[in-house]
Amino acid sequence: MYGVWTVDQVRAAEDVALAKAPDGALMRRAAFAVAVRAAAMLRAATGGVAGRHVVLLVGSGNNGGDALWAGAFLRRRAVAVTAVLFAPDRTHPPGLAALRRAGGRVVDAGDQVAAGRRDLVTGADLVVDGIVGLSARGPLRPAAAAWVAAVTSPVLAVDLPSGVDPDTGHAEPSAVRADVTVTFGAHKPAHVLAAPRCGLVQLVDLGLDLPAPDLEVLGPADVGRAWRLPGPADDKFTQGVTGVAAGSATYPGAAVLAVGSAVRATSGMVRYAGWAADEVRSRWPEVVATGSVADAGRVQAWAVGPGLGTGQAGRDVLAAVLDAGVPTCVDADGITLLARYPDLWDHREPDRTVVLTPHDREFARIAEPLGIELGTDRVAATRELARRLNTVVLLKGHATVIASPGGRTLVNAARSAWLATPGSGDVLTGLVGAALAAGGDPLVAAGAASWLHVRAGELAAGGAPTSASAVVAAVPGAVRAALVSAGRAPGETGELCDHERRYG
Ligand SMILES: NC(=O)C1=CN([C@@H]2O[C@H](COP(=O)(O)OP(=O)(O)OC[C@H]3O[C@@H](n4cnc5c(N)ncnc54)[C@H](OP(=O)(O)O)[C@@H]3O)[C@@H](O)[C@H]2O)[C@@H](O)CC1
Ligand SMILES: [K+]
Repeated sequence: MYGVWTVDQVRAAEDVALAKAPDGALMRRAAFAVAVRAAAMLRAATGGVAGRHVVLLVGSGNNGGDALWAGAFLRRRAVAVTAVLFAPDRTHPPGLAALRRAGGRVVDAGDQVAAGRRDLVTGADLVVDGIVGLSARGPLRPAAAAWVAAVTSPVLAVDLPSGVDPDTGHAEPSAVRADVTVTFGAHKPAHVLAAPRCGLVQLVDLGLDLPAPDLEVLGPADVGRAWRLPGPADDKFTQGVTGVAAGSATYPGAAVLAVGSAVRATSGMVRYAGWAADEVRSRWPEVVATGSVADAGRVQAWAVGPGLGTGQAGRDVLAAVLDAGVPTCVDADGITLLARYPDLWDHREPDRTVVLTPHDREFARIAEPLGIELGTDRVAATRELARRLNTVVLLKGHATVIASPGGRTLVNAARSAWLATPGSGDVLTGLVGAALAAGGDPLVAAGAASWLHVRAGELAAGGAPTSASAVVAAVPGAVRAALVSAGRAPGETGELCDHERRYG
């Protein structure tokens, strides 16, 4: 698990650290780390460091100061450094002086454009983005955006990619897309909410004294610790029985997939209730499949909604599931039904765990009647819906945001887009249901299910297109990876991602 802190939290902690440290010490430590990473990127891209050409894009604040100091450090390794200044009159004076002393070249962005020479960046071996950091507001200004658009070489972002909102991760297309982001003191929301823009994120410790984090990111070991394993005294009924109420004559696949992921994620019993009982039985013979929730028998949690339909029949199923009084994951048509017929909430026992797993359109359907807009601040909207409905809300997306009614919030950043495939959401529903049936904190259960879903997607894809059925088949491998990380199963840990292989 690692924490993520807002700009306000980081600034408050930085102020304390700045007051204690000698003048400029924090910035030089930050910039030195940028220079070390830049040298590694140069070596990876070109086979060497000395004589290579680095262009610094430098804005008016301390982010630009970091870039300038990094350029000065790179000069010691005989790198040719050119700083392009976007606000020549307001450029960080000590950083600019340091680069000049070290023999760096300094140009004015406006003069270059006037002379038709924005292509300066195209000849670079590496571009360091020091346009804007924690003080970023709104999209990149047009002058900077035009330079960024001309970049063709690898990009190292200082603190965060310019143009990405630090707190919401919102990015317009013009924002920098970095290969590596070197950040300081703490991870900020942009690093997890806009992970694809950041590339590999390297955190440089500044010794900040930070409060409780605003967001948390589960790692494989957290998931491995949270996942319930059968003990010597367990049988098929004692590990948490998962019930799935999904699918219809039109959409039997939703049932087969949601049931399948619950089956593959646990060794306990899975029950199915619905119109696709025959299809479920023929694909998953280990499942007890019946036609109705009333006939299904006891379960410790229900997963309801995918492929259910939004008519009266689906409404009756959802009511029966909520009447059962066990923790419930409501997805897809189940969410639409709750939005359309709010009286369905009357079937829920007060405070009984409900986890909603909407995508954006489903979120809008259920949130807009409450006056909650899914704008650019996905965390705030998710938290507000969780609070208002007294549910856990898992908002799907490239960064999945999972909030509890009390405000504790997890983020799960997908590292690839392979899960954007039909039926993928149904697989997640089954995983959340299985995690809820096993007991434990519902927020962590939903977070663990989301992590396993992403991991299974990566395993299934292996760098090529995949399908929801393949993701189901990969679920045990994802569980194993988490258990290995937690030391609960034998195996190798510490798999390197592409960036770590490239930059060491
Ligand atoms: N404090 C510390 O201990 C340490 C801090 N450190 C570093 O300081 C950084 C924060 O620096 P900071 O606060 O000086 O501002 P920064 O982010 O550089 O912005 C500069 C100016 O850009 C402008 N601007 C705004 N939006 C824009 C946009 N969309 N597109 C273009 N321009 C935009 C706006 O100026 P304006 O033009 O509006 O006057 C703004 O004032 C932090 O990220 C880290 O790198 C490290 O050294 C470690 C120690
Ligand atoms: K930046």
